[in-house]
Amino acid sequence: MNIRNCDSIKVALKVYFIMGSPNCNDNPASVLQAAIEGGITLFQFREKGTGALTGNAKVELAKQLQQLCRQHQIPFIVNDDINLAIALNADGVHIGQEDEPADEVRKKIGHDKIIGVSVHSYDEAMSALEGGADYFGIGPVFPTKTKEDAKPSNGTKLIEELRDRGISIPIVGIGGITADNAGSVIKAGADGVSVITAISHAPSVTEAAKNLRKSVFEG
Ligand SMILES: Cc1ncc(COP(=O)(O)OP(=O)(O)O)c(N)n1
Ligand SMILES: Cc1ncsc1CCOP(=O)(O)O
Ligand SMILES: [Mg+2]
Repeated sequence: MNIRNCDSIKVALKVYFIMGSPNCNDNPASVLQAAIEGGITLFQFREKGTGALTGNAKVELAKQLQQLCRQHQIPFIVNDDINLAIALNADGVHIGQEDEPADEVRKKIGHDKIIGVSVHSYDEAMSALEGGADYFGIGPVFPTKTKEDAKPSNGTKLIEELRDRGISIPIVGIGGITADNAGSVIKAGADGVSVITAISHAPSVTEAAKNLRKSVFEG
């Protein structure tokens, strides 16, 4: 299967779980295992924020989580750290406007890997498309406490605008998304939702992932 196939990416984006050790109240591998049991469809390793691991400890955690993903055929995406993604032969990377430009990243990681790009405007979306993005991450859709330097939340406006203007690239919403509001993100035109807190801090990680799945698939 070509992992960069547009339809495959749209399916993978449905329930996109993002986390690193600072987001977990329990051991990250246990959290990821529970989320997989709940039916997540894609995973992003985002080792960022207060207390984030660095160096060898970060690499070892990434390898452990990648192994879990492999066992369950969940694609494994690395946030920001292109060299780590290359070293681990990850399925792809996610980059933002402050990270390396998509066309540079594409030269480094090759043509068989997924590149997700965060976009906040139509112009950023056009540049990301030209740079070879495979999907857009759009948000914060709702207020979030997880990313300190996040832009103000902007609802689903940009998702709707891009769809109205005929942009068909896979899109995932991010920021403050829960099972209660996920349906509105899909209705706006997103293919899926990406979440940190709604899964990683839930009393039952497995139930949270299941509930999110239900909202995405059933509205
Ligand atoms: C799916 C998805 N969408 C957006 C982001 C945010 O990326 P970025 O703007 O680079 O911010 P950081 O996550 O690096 O702090 C994301 N990680 N994933
Ligand atoms: C990484 C990121 N980018 C935009 S909002 C956000 C944080 C999303 O986390 P949460 O799902 O806990 O609001
Ligand atoms: Mg980034």
